[in-house]
Amino acid sequence: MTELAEGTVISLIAGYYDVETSAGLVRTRARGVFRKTKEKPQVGDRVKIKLDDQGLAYLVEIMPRKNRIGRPAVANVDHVLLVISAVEPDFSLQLLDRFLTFFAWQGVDVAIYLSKSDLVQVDRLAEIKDQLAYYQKIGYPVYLSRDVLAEELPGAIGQERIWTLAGQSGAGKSTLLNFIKADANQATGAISTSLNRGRHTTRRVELFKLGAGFLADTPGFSAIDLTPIKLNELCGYFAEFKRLAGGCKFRGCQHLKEPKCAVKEALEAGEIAQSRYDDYLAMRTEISEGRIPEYLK
Ligand SMILES: Nc1nc2c(ncn2[C@@H]2O[C@H](COP(=O)(O)OP(=O)(O)OP(=O)(O)O)[C@@H](O)[C@H]2O)c(=O)[nH]1
Ligand SMILES: [Zn+2]
Repeated sequence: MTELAEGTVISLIAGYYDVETSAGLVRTRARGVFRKTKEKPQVGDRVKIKLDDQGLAYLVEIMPRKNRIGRPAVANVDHVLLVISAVEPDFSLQLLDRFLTFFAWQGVDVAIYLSKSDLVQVDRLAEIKDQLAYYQKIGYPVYLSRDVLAEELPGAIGQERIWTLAGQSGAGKSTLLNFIKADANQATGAISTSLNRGRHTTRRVELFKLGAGFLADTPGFSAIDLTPIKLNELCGYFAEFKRLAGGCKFRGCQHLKEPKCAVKEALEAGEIAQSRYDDYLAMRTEISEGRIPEYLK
């Protein structure tokens, strides 16, 4: 066998692994070695493939994974596009903070998209926009328009980077994907036709090419479990707390009742949103009690 290429697994179909390489899309089978090691290639995996004498392609090696998120899982996620709805389900800062904390813990960057803004009253929308402006200020890109998002997203996805959608069920992930896909399909038209892909009836994870990288469809994120996070590390996942923590008197300050705490000072000065601080405290309780609160189940 001769070495052929490296690539990214973009979908799994009936025992075949479709691998996107610089030379195009290759349909491969995993070689027996994986059966022995019980290691299964997953969507998002960077892999090596080889071609045998008959021209059949085999997936022979999986490169180390950066992470695995969602269910079904996507490997090597670089960035999450978090879809949060203005209504149906109701906009919730608590939920937003949970998602952001979870992904910060996973080491994945997040951009936020507000869906269903067309379904709320102007004053409610203004209120939500105001709240989202805070998140923009602390470093999360916020998209309020899907047109702007569809235009900017391809340019934001770096070489072979993997973005994935996330958000509550019903938030509008598939709707957004289909909207963006309509554009993306122009770039990937040749490949789509060669594989004869239509609408999928089964729900599974698949990457599609967007910009210089990939966007993954909707892995489920039902109840986010924050309990594996170390209690004293939680504050490090709140971007604005982390930035201020250097100004706290004590190293390892948890921003609770410690004297000369820069985070509490910023909270009192109104620079940190009270809702963020309250959510931080609620998550601390959740982690120390080791269970997801009843109302979130
Ligand atoms: N008016 C309006 N309706 C929307 C918008 N986004 C999504 N919807 C509707 O909301 C419903 C749920 O949207 P989906 O895209 O299926 O939501 P999802 O996040 O993919 O949900 P799951 O597949 O359960 O995870 C559908 O009926 C969509 O038509 C929006 O921006 N405006
Ligand atoms: Zn502090």
